[in-house]
Amino acid sequence: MLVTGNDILVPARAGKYGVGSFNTNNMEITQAIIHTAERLRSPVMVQMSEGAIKYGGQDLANIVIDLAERATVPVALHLDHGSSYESALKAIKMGFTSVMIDASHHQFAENIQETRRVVEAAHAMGISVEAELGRLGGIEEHIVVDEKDAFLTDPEEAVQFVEQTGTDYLAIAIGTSHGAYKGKGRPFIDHERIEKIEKLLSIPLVAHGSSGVPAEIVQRFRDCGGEIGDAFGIADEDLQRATQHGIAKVNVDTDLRLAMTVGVREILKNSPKEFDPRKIMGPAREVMSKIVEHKLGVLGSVGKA
Ligand SMILES: O=C(COP(=O)(O)O)N(O)CCCCO
Ligand code: NA
Ligand SMILES: [Zn+2]
Repeated sequence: MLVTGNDILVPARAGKYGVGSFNTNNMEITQAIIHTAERLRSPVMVQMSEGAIKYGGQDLANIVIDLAERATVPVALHLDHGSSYESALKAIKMGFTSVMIDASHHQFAENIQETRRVVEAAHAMGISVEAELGRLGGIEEHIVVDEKDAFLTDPEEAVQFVEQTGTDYLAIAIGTSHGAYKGKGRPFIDHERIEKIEKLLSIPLVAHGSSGVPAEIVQRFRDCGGEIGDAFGIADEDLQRATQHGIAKVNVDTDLRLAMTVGVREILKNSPKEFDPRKIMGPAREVMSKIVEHKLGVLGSVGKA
């Protein structure tokens, strides 16, 4: 069933498990996410970035909404990294049941102002809101945040921010970053910081940049002609530990991008005569489903629906 973000994340925080929030850009990715969650009796969130909305529009949103409505587990449709009040409201009009307003690149006061506007409007329509305080490293789709500007979330500031905005859940910067290159080896996750924030805030916390970038997928990507450098993601045990300390929503995009591409590349490489779209996208859907299954296992959400 299609529900709001709060319907999924409040129980997750209380139950000390994480809920995967997976980015989608087409039907097969959406199916891999929702069908796997159903099979494993897991709540799940499907998210679309502004780039995905530009790419697939209401057509793609309707695929997600229809699968979510018919799903036998709770599913929310979430706007990822909404960059403005207008963008958040447009998403709600499209049928989204959770929206992020990412004003984390602004000064503290502006972030509060922008976030509060969205919270008031979204709450008036019964929609949940995610906001962000602190900056991840890596490339946030519309912002390049280089190392020196990336700063981790201050626990005391987070308390003020939540009190003054009313946001339902909060994305915190705790060492993760977007993309396939999260560190020179295992990225440093500031568990002390997470545990400080956990004690001060009772709302669900959000970890962005939570792809694991599994070595096996990276190797398969290279073996079928993909070019990728020294790719590292967040370690399963770091993610698992974070879900025991307040992290309830866990954003994953890169792993599904890599998985879909591996599926397609392997077919095109090994079956050069193949040009049936179902034979090309079907195996890619399988590779993605396995990635979703692994992630739900790490997050502890299996059987929670
Ligand atoms: O936090 C994430 C996902 O991060 P990751 O790149 O680790 O999958 N997102 O918000 C997805 C969009 C960012 C570009 O990938
Ligand atoms: Na988000
Ligand atoms: Zn993100």
